[in-house]
Amino acid sequence: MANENTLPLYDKIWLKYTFSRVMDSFTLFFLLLLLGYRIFYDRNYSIPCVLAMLCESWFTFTWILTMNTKWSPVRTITHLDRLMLRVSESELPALDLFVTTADPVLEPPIITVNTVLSLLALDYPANKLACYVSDDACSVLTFYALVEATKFAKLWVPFCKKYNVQIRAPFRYFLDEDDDSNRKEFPEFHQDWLRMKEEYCYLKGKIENAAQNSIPLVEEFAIFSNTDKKNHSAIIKVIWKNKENLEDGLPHLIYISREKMPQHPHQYKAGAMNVLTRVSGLMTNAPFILNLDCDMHVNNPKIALHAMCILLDSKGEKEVAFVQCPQQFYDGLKDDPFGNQLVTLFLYVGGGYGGLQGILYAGTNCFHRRKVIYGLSPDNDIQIGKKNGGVINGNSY
Ligand SMILES: O=c1ccn([C@@H]2O[C@H](COP(=O)(O)OP(=O)(O)O[C@H]3O[C@H](CO)[C@@H](O)[C@H](O)[C@H]3O)[C@@H](O)[C@H]2O)c(=O)[nH]1
Ligand SMILES: [Mn+2]
Repeated sequence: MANENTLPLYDKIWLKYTFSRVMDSFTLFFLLLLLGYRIFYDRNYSIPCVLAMLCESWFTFTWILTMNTKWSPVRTITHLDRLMLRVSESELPALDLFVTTADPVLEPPIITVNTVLSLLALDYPANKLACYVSDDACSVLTFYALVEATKFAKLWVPFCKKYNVQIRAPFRYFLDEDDDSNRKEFPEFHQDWLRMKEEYCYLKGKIENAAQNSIPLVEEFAIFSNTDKKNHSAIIKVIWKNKENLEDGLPHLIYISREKMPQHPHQYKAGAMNVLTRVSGLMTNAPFILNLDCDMHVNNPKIALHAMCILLDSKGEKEVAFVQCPQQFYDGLKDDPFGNQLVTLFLYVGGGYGGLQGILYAGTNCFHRRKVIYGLSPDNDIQIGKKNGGVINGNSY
C-alpha cells in the first residue's frame, strides 16, 4: 500500500463522453458533406450561395476547434483528508483575500459586506487570512458598511463555525426560514439563529439608513471629506487587525481606495488588482491570493483547503499557477431553460480545457500563486533549489 505521504493531494478523473464524441463526429461529418456538396456538385456561385458557404465553412472550422477542446474532459477531485494528515493547521500557508468594488449604487455595500463576511468565515486558520477590499468609488458608505460588518462578524464567524453553516453569506443563509423542528429539537441553535438574524437585520438597517442620510465626516470618516471619486490620494485603512494572531479569531480586514488622477488611466479592475497585490505585498505578503468580485460569495467554506490540495501537491507545486472555481448564479430558473448557469462553458468546455492544459483565467473566484503574478514560474523555487545542489527552502510557504 502506498505511503499516505506520497499519495497525490488531487486527481484528475478522465471522463468518457463516448456518446457526445460520436454525436460531435457525426455533426462534423455532415458539415463536411454539406461543404463538399456546395463545392463539387452545387457549384452555384451566386452571392447568397457564396455567403452561405462562407458561413458554413466558418461554422465547420469553429466546430472542429470546439470538438478538439472538449474531446477529453477531466474533473478534478481533491483529497482533503490527505492534506490534513500531511499539513497541520498551523503549517497551512497564508492567503490574502481580494474583493473589488467600484460603485456603491450599482454594487450596494450590503452585497460587498456579504462577500466579505463569507470570506472572513472561511474554514481556514484566521491568523493566516487577510481580507483587502478595494473601493474604486472612494465611498464613505462602503467604508462605513465594512466597519459595521466587522462588529457583526465577531458574532457571525463563531456562529458559522459552531454550527458548520455551509453558506456563510448571511443574506443567502437567512433566505431559508428556520424550520419548526429546529425549535423543539435544538433549542440552543434556534436561540442563536434568532439572535444572528436579528443582528443581521440590524446591520442591514444601519447600512440602509446611512445610505439615505449622509454619514458625518468626522473621526475615522474624516479622510473622506473633499474626496472626488476620480481625483483623490490613496486611502488605506486597517479596519480590523487580528492582533493576538488567534487561529479562531477574525482575519485582518483592510480598506483600500487607490489614488486616482484624471490624467492617468486607472485600468478598471486590473488596476485595482495591481494595487491590491502591491499593498498586500507590503502588509501580509501571503504566497497565495484569492480574488472575488464584490457580487460573488463563497458557497463552500472549505474551498481554500480544496485549493491548497492542488497548489501544495508535489506535482501541482511545479505546474499549477492558479486554481479557479466556476461561477454559479443564485435565484436561477428551474432546469435553467435559458442556459444562465453557463453549464456548457464551465462543465463541458471548461472540463475540456482542464484535460488539455488548464482552464482559462476568467477574472474572479481564482486562487493565484503570488510569485506567478510577479512573473515567475510555479516551480521557480524548485529550479533554484536544483541549482543550489538540490537544497530546497522548506520555508517557502
Ligand atoms: O473600475 C473598476 C471597474 C470594476 N471593478 C470591479 O471589477 C469587478 C468586475 O467588474 P464587472 O463590471 O462586475 O464585470 P463583470 O462583467 O460582471 O465580470 C466579468 O469580468 C470581470 C473582470 O474581468 C471578472 O472578474 C468576472 O469574472 C467576469 O464575470 C467588480 O467587482 C467591480 O467592482 C473595479 O474594481 N474597478
Ligand atoms: Mn459583475
